[in-house]
Amino acid sequence: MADDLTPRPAGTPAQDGDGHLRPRRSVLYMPGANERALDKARTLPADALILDLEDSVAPDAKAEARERVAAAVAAGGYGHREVTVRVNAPGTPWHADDLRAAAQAGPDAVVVPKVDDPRTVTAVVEALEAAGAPDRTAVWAMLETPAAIFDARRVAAACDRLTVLVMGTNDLVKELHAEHVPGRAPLLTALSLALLAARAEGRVILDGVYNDVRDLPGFEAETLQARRLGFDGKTLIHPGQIEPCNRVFAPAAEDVDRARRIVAAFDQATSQGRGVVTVDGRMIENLHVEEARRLLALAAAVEGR
Ligand SMILES: CC(C)(COP(=O)(O)OP(=O)(O)OC[C@H]1O[C@@H](n2cnc3c(N)ncnc32)[C@H](O)[C@@H]1OP(=O)(O)O)[C@@H](O)C(=O)NCCC(=O)NCCSC(=O)C[C@H](O)C(=O)O
Ligand SMILES: [Mg+2]
Repeated sequence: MADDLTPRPAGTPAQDGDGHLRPRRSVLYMPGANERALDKARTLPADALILDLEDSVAPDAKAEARERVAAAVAAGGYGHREVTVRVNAPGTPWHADDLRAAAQAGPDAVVVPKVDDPRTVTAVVEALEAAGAPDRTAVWAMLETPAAIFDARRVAAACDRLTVLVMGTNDLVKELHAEHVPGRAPLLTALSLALLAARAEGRVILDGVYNDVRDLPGFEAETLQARRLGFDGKTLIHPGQIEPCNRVFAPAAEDVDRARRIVAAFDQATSQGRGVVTVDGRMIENLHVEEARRLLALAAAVEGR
């Protein structure tokens, strides 16, 4: 019940269970049947990878793709990149086999598409545990149906293994009978509800994909919108989208400089018994200092890449 949900303290950053703020600016999908893409991903500057068994793999190629993906995860060589596997949706003929294979391969996370409610998440976690998935394998839930948006907070709170919410904006547009338009007006309610759910439960949240791989100005505009809305990163479909995405989601040098000055000015103010100060003519209170510290932590994590 939503009434049972306990909100996290305001300002708590979405971070992993170990307390680290992990950059997930750029998260690249690749078809699980495409050996070349799976190889190439080992050298691409994406923060995370989604080896896909769902929509990018034809029904006849599902079994082969499952083997390829499991072998790629087992072989490793992806360095700092988080490696995840997107299984086919619950209710499809491939779902159970995909979960078993993923559990044995032990990726950083299993990405579950078409999650409609929290029971879907708990069922996936039970299946993964029964198949021997290591503790380190998290679950990422895709929100891509109207039902998921209405239940987003309960999905986000389903269990501790669930660490990341991923928007499926193509499916959402399809389900809503909407259209892909610049500015994404038809999706803003769903994007905002999902974000509210993620923040209320302290989860990371990733924006959906931009389909036109040749339209980099359009991609960059949508990525900036995602950052301004509050997303932690964006899912991608092409290597050419990685660099602009990393750039947009990394704190800019002038923002890092301002954050440092905010922290220093506030520390000095509090040592003199004051709780408010101005920096560059703007009022700074404790909440702005928390924002500044979060930005500095993200900048340090990005620098660590
Ligand atoms: C979109 C593509 C089909 C475009 O393919 P193509 O025209 O062949 O691309 P390029 O010729 O420009 O490729 C250049 C090189 O880059 C490699 N490449 C391309 N894409 C990827 C990738 N995603 N990961 C790794 N490497 C990639 C090519 O192999 C070329 O390499 P080289 O030969 O060495 O030069 C294609 O980009 C693609 O398949 N993208 C991923 C599609 C996908 O995974 N779709 C499913 C996820 S999106 C989704 O499901 C959304 C969600 O569920 C929702 O509802 O919204
Ligand atoms: Mg989808």
